[in-house]
Amino acid sequence: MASTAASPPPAAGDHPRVLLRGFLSSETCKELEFVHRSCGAAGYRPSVVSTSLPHLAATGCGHLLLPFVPIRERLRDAVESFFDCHFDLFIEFTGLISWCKGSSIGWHSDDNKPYLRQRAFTAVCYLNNHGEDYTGGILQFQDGDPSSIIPVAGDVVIYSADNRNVHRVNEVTDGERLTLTLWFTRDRAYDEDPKLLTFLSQTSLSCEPTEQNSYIPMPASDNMYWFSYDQSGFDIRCARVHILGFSFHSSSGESNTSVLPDEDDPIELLGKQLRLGRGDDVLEKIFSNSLHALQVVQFYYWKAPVLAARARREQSFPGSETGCYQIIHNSKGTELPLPCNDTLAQTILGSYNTAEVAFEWNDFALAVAMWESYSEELKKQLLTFLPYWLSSETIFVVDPSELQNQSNSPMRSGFASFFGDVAGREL
Ligand SMILES: O=C(O)CCC(=O)C(=O)O
Ligand SMILES: [Fe+2]
Repeated sequence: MASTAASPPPAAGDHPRVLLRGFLSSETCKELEFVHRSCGAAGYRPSVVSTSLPHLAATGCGHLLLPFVPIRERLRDAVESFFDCHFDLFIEFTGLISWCKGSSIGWHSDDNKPYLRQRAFTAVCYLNNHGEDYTGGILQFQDGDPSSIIPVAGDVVIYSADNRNVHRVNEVTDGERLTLTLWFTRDRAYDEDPKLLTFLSQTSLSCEPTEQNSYIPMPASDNMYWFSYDQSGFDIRCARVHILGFSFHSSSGESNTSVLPDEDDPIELLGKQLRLGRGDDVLEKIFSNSLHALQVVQFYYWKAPVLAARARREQSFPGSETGCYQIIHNSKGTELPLPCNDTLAQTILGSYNTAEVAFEWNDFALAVAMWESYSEELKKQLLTFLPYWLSSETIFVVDPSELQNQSNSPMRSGFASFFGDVAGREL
């Protein structure tokens, strides 16, 4: 496999590891942050939220895998080059992880359990900044250099997963520490790509990319969004919209007489159509479910600086009515009665700094439309690349010159062999 341009010398010494500074651009970090804050579910450790690629594919967000594809490839090249691998590596796991207040991990190596023995190398990319976005959360190695790593957005540390790199992460004392973590294996049986391709084919091929429902997220089971902390907890979807000042409202009824469907479990309403409110206002737009609304909210905050600059330039949206949606005023009565420990949510997730963003419904309505074109474009790309991925059973950056050469298109053979072998469908 090709080496990266400025590859470090092959790893020598007893503790093979390296810190690569500025590996990811700040825009890439922000896009991954958007994906994670929209799609993350309760993680594999206490006080951790995670977004694995299979989770994205299984919840109708397969198109959100696309930002990961070039990064995975560059990281694998960097690891192969640094560790001077004379064999191809497979990616065993790719996931976004937020280490929230109270999270930590004691001394360990990453292959230290019988079911983790396949792990050969680790790459941890830092997506936000120690000191600015959180406190605590320093990575420390027991022996060798560098001995401790203070996370800086865009940096990546790579190390062998065995006991030459025993390490720990000290407790996050405030804020949310965001990483993109990958594990690499030499054993093809643990390659995550075939599993991902199965999910992607099952969830992504059914409709045209321009149909909205082809990119609307589908929530996983409710318990996957429950973040427990000591004796209490909150629903991650509710918490993420609440700490940004939004509320979920019923999609029916615009008066303040609060007539809500008689549900046994109000959390179930998060899987149904709803509206977004803020203060005394509710946006007319109906979202398919809470994840759909949450994704648009996160998109707005990702793009807010651009939107604000554009609004200042154009000054074209005066008044309180948005270009495409009406605001329903004084509609507090339809707010969904969802159990969410807001104080706890604020403590755990609330230090996300949006102070510089002055909220504007007009910008928000524009973000709804921009999110639709962003999702539609990614979905189109996914449908273009998927046949190539299926025919090689790996997820890779497809060379644009390949795409133009229609006669070489693996479209038919890719789908045919995949569906023949895995999905058991006939073309
Ligand atoms: O996030 C880090 O800095 C390291 C995480 C870690 O040690 C692990 O996930 O095994
Ligand atoms: Fe680790």
